[in-house]
Amino acid sequence: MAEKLTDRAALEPLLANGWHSVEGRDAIGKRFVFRNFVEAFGFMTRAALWAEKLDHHPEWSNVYKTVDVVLTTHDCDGLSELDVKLARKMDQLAG
Ligand SMILES: C[C@H](O)[C@H](O)[C@H]1CNC2=NC(N)=NC(=O)C2=N1
Repeated sequence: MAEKLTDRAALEPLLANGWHSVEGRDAIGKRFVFRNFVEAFGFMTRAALWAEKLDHHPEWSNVYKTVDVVLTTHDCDGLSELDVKLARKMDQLAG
């Protein structure tokens, strides 16, 4: 069971790199914009495999070349270390 993130400073590098706090929720979000649909879907495919590996899954949607991601941990009803991990991984995958 994931525990709520106590070290909020861990969010700072993410917030400086395009992630934002989601209003009204203990969650972070980011909009990823790619060159085309194939790149957007390729990102989602690679991120989905990491989500399975981490057993931690994003809330996300895709319209053409845009992927909107929200990360939070349902098990602890807020942000956990897993959200930080998945956010970092997504930034890596998006290049
Ligand atoms: C049983 C399983 O480990 C849990 O339901 C996992 C799966 N993926 C998850 N993903 C997210 N975002 N939050 C969770 O609390 C969560 N829990």
